[in-house]
Amino acid sequence: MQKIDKSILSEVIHKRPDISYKGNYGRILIIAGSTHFGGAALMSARAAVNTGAGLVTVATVSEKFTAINVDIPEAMTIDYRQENDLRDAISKNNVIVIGPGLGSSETTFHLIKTIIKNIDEQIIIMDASALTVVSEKNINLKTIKNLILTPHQGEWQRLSGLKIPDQTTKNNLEKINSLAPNSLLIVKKHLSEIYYQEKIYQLISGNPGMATGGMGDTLTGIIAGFVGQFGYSLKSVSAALYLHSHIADKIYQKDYVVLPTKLASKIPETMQEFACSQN
Ligand SMILES: NC(=O)C1=CN([C@@H]2O[C@H](COP(=O)(O)OP(=O)(O)OC[C@H]3O[C@@H](n4cnc5c(N)ncnc54)[C@H](O)[C@@H]3O)[C@@H](O)[C@H]2O)[C@@H](O)CC1
Ligand SMILES: Nc1ncnc2c1ncn2[C@@H]1O[C@H](COP(=O)(O)OP(=O)(O)O)[C@@H](O)[C@H]1O
Ligand SMILES: [Mg+2]
Repeated sequence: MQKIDKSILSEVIHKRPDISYKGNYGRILIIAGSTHFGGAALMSARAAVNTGAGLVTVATVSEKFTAINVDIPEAMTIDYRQENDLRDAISKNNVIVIGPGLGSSETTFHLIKTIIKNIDEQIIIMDASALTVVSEKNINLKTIKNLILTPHQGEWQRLSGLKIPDQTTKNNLEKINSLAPNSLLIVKKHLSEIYYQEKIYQLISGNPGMATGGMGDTLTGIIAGFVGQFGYSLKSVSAALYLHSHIADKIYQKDYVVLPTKLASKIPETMQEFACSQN
């Protein structure tokens, strides 16, 4: 099992070329949030914007538009219950996050089916409620070409059928190869693991200050920003996961709890530090 260390950040994060514009840095659609979980959509979107994603659209319930526009004016909004707007957004974006704060409802089931039916080469990041509904409804993930799954151990238990003590690297690899071969799986926990084809990488950073609501929602936005700018690969996703816990470890030196909003606010300066260290 290979360990992910700091060197991954300068390997993946590039200095931006002078001749470039927002269209070069990823178009991200975040399908997230519901009446009771508005914060999840906000935290995912804030992280994607701060990671440098060129254009970010949040598909959510319309009563959350004002909160999003005030807190993240960089992001656009659509209502995921408007079928035509959603299909249009799916075709225009190259990275799609689905799940944070959606709740496990028939609406979430419908949203997943709409995505599976309408995507082509888009990178799909499935998290939280989307994973719960995939497990409940036994949805086939094999047709998604570029898939990233980000369950915590409880969500992975539902998806894989493996109880937490049985989530060994061997069992996890076998399960992901039968559920969605070629997808990239992150099992989130203390010292998270990434599975991709036959490879297994492990994070050696992170801390219990991260055990707070919204920390995983923030990770989805960071991963989206990374794959949108640096491509779909094990390296890009490893770098995103490392950046998340690297910033968290710095905050934890002084703060008892690592607030997801504070973590997100430190993304641009931390990325610039590693982009500049290339020369
Ligand atoms: N501010 C917000 O809007 C927030 C919304 N959230 C949303 O709330 C919904 C439910 O997500 P939850 O994850 O809370 O609930 P879930 O019910 O999906 O998962 C929690 C269950 O998994 C178990 N578990 C085992 N190992 C775990 C691990 N390593 N980490 C976490 N749980 C573990 C827990 O004991 C519990 O039974 C999701 O849509 C999520 O995105 C949360 O992200 C919290 C913040
Ligand atoms: N004790 C811990 N040590 C290291 N990382 C942790 C710890 N607790 C939580 N995390 C990290 O925080 C994130 C929590 O994700 P998740 O449970 O999906 O949060 P939420 O759904 O509330 O946003 C994961 O990246 C996980 O690895
Ligand atoms: Mg989560």
